[in-house]
Amino acid sequence: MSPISIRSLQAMKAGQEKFSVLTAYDATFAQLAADAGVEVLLVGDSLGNVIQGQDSTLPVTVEHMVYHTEAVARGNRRAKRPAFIMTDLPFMSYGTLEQGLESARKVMQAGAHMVKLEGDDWLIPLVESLGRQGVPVCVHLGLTPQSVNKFGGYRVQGREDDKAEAMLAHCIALEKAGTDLLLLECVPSALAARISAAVSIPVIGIGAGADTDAQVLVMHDMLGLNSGFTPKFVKNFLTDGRNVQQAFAAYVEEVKSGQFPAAEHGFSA
Ligand SMILES: Nc1nc(=O)c2c([nH]1)NC[C@@H]1CN(c3ccc(C(=O)N[C@@H](CCC(=O)O)C(=O)O)cc3)CN21
Ligand SMILES: CC(C)C(=O)C(=O)O
Ligand SMILES: [Mg+2]
Repeated sequence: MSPISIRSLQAMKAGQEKFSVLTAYDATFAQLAADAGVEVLLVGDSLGNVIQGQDSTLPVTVEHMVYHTEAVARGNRRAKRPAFIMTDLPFMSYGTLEQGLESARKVMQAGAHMVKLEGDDWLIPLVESLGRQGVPVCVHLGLTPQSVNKFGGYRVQGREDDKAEAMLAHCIALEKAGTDLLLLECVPSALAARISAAVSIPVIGIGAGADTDAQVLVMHDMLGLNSGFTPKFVKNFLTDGRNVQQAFAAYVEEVKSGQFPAAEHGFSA
């Protein structure tokens, strides 16, 4: 089978077929997830939390992202049907156009197929510039963990009417600027549904309800490996006597069928 491309993901949205995204940080799990049918492997800066033991994603550097992207790309290459690899640009590595282009160059040369940036319409010049250089971009809105200190904690975003309207307008402007994918984290399910219907690019959700075009989870969380606090949007798939491969396959199947996420995994306005 040919590897998943940005065009396959767009075709899935057009055909109303849900796709699944899972974080991966190493070669072994990357290959397993791709072989279970996960379409997109996200080399997330959540590696700060789950790999490094940090309290936030802020200490993660471009060099860390390069190291893990290289490992994921090697494992993905061995998969029967390679997935699409998306890598987070970490905290303060894309504040200027020049910095953003240089950080993107490093992770793309490490094996990413796409970069993900946290922000909103302020990212438009960088999205346009990356597009001209041939770099697909996902913009992550809503609860953007790199802004935890500005938010004063990990809180649902877009609950107030004016904030919801602004998020929708930013998403439409980002699509117009050439953004290839959107990711909404911890936003009310009804707002995520409105945004997904308003744009023609695929929208990935986490804590954003069932009506986005795709779902993402942190791998450790969906294997029940989180220490202590579990966010509301997490579901453990390593249950019912499943092994890790079967847990990945169950996640893919439940996203595809719409069984995951259930109402209890989402937030109301
Ligand atoms: N293991 C792991 N899983 C993640 O999903 C994740 C990370 N790490 N690290 C980076 C960020 C941080 N994330 C978080 C962290 C906490 C909440 C949280 O406290 N959520 C509350 C909602 C609070 C509210 O109602 O406003 C919850 O109950 O889920 C959400 C996302 C998501 N990302
Ligand atoms: C939680 C997802 C969306 C992410 O950005 C990450 O894993 O870093
Ligand atoms: Mg991230």
